[in-house]
Amino acid sequence: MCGIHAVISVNGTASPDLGGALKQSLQNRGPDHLGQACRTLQATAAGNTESQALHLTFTSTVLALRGDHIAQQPLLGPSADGSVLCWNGEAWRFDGQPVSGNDGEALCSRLSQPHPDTPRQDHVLGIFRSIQGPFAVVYYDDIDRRVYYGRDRLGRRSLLVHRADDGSAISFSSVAGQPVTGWTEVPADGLYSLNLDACTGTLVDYTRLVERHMWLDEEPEMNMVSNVGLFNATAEKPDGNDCQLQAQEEGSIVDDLESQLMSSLKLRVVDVPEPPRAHAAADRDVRVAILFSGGLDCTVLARLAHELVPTSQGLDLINVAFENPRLVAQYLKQPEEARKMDFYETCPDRITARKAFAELKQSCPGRSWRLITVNIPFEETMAHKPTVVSLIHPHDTEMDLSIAIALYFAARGTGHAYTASHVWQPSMPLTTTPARVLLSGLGADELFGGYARHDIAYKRAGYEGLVEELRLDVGRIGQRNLGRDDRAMSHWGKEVRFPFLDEELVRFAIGLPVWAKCDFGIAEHETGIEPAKRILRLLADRKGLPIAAREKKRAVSS
Ligand SMILES: NC(=O)CC[C@H](N)C(=O)O
Repeated sequence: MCGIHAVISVNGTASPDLGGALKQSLQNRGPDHLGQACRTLQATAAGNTESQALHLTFTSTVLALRGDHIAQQPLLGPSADGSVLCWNGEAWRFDGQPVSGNDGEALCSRLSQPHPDTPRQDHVLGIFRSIQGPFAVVYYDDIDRRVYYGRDRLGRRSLLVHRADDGSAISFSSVAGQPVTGWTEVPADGLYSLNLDACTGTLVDYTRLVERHMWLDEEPEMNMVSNVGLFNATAEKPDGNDCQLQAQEEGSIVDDLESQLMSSLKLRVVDVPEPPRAHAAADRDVRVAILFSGGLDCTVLARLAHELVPTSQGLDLINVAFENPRLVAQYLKQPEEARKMDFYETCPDRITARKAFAELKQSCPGRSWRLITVNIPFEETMAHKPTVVSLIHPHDTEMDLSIAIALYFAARGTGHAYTASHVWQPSMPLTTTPARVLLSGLGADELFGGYARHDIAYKRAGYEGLVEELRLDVGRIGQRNLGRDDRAMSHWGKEVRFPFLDEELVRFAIGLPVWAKCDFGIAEHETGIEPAKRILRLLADRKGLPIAAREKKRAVSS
């Protein structure tokens, strides 16, 4: 992940010191390069004779993951144009067409292309709207003297904003800097822009200066969800509630899901470059790792990634378990023969992860898989807590912290590596995954109906209830705290990618009738596969993962 930072200041120097701690945080996110660009301009509001000097400073750190070189940032427009682009993102497609080479450079060159028939602002907005993929961006458009900033429509990358109390400066940053408090998250509900010519006097009246540009350039239709696609709200099953889909029809929906997931994964796992300073210590070529609870979603991702990643590369599966003093006390009360392994091996996710690891190894021979078991003693959690607290700011609840701590240690990727055997062994040496791309199965539960409350909604109000519950869930993905998760994980110079949140895949999933995804009306399916996320389970079954396909979901709700 990259780190981006920008300051617009009315009285600051052109190049304020970033501060050691913030600079370090940004460099943790983007270890491959750090660059800065400054601009000073005279802002003159219409009808106003007085002008105001504005100092703009842009900083980017780069985690280079696209193309065959490190695309240094901030990216600059052609020489006559003083535009500056700070890009923390992966533009997978422009207007539906895959992007080859470095996406940041491709974006920058699009922004600076001539466009004689389109007003400047429409040109810029059109380009940002055409991007499919996660991003946080700050773009200074020198032609129109505007600063654009925002996050993609699903909010997959972090961007915070801070306004100085005296109106002297506005700052943007991937992570909170100095001062440590007072930052707010930029909402992912559109792209924002600031007309610098209106910024005379102070920046106190910031809300008046900012414009929000919607992701869609027309009024959204009623069933539009997350500005991505139309939700299929059909609640009447053509053949009646108790009728199972015809095997042939079901088979072709599973085919479609497979091809959608494969195209999403192809963008995310193929052509991941080797780290620029090739890990001298790394004894194996691993560029992609999977955040691995052993559940259905991440196991399917691992299985399909195997079909795309060259077999010369390994794939790491990262599973985290925490020492919980209360549970450890209970564990120690058990008779000795019940305590053959260590405490971490009793955690439910560890048990499923080992099972799924064994199944993957069997179904994908020829791949070098590693299960990395990450065990975190209580003192270690406590020692890292202040770092995680500051990374997740402005999120600050206990719930935020416990989720973020798990993601933080998973992303660090340091644990015991199991290759040949999936059975626990004592005193294994520690290793760290060299992979800089991490895959997460997030989104599958919302898209395909994996939570217990989806079943409850069906029992309460049939397909109509289920439709409403799923529609709400998908609509909330964009507010699902992905910014917080990004801040916690990127700390280790890693980038998390969400194959289930690919715009095309989301559009496909929400376009299916609910019974094609999770038919709670058919409790007994002929395959013995349960209703929650049935379509994904059927895919797992087809791919040689019968155990993962039938694994029961543990989480009660979200
Ligand atoms: N990780 C990032 O956000 C870097 C930006 C860009 N995709 C690159 O690889 O250069």
